[in-house]
Amino acid sequence: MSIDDLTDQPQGEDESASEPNYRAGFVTFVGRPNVGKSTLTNALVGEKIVITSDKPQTTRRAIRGIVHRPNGQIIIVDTPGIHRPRTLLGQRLNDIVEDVLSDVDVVGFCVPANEPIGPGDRLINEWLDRAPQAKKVALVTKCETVPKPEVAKQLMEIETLRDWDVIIPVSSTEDINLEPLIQELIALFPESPQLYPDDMITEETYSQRVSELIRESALHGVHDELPHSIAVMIEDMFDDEDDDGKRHIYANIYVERESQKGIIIGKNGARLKNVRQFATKAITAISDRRVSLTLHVKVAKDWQRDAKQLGRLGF
Ligand SMILES: Nc1nc2c(ncn2[C@@H]2O[C@H](COP(=O)(O)OP(=O)(O)OP(=O)(O)O)[C@@H](O)[C@H]2O)c(=O)[nH]1
Repeated sequence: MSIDDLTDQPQGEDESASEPNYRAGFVTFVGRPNVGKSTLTNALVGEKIVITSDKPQTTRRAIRGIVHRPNGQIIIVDTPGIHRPRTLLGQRLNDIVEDVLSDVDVVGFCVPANEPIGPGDRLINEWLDRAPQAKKVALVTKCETVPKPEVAKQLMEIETLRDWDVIIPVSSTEDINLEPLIQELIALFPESPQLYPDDMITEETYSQRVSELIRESALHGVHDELPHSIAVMIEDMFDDEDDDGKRHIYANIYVERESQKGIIIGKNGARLKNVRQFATKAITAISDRRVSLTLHVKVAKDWQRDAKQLGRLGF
């Protein structure tokens, strides 16, 4: 959806829309996998709209989170980490990043405070040249993890990479500089009418959020290549009026090989049971009713390398 499409959406009744100097725009956070982009998106929006994980490259879609303030609105487009593609999925993820970059008002380049700036960061910094229209903000994430002098050193190091509009240290988990970041971003946006209604915090559908929460649960405790092999599809979902309106959700967890199936299911199904419990809790938190979740694990052989299967799984 382009910015033009969005202005056709119903405008919120909120008075903020008519505030003088109201600004709105699109920002994307880029950075190596695992630097905290998704966590930052959730922290700024104030609700979990993007799953997070300590496994690198778990973000697969461009998801919009929306931050509302009286003086403006920030639409966050979350991107997968930029990396050198090894599979068709990897290539598609990079294509998503490129699309997003060419279409935003601000790019936030994220580097964690607790890791040195390396070749991966420099590669991504070069990618920012593909967004000549965008203002560039550098963020030192996870800034609470190291002493202040080290944060300062990292800030100076980043400064040498390019001419930034803003450089700011933040911590999503300790709520450091999040509101100042929001205000800096709004200040960089063009004057604009409100783009989304007040009560909207994401464009993701309920069913997309549910399948991501299941994927997040399935990612807990798996290692190596397996995280990238997991995909989730909702097969059926209905509210049972005979059971107090309880929502029944049937989903398939796809892996690429028979051997991975066993890992997900665990001994006597113990692991899958945990995945189900964890996901049920997370889904209940975003639902207006009780939820019953049924999971099946299936093999979609080498789906990451197969265009037809990628399409079927929604990539
Ligand atoms: N200590 C600390 N940890 C953080 C902070 N922000 C994120 N993390 C952790 O860093 C890990 C990666 O966070 P994500 O938000 O998933 O990282 P990402 O950059 O979106 O990763 P990809 O989806 O792989 O691109 C998770 O374990 C987070 O809990 C922070 O401010 N402080």
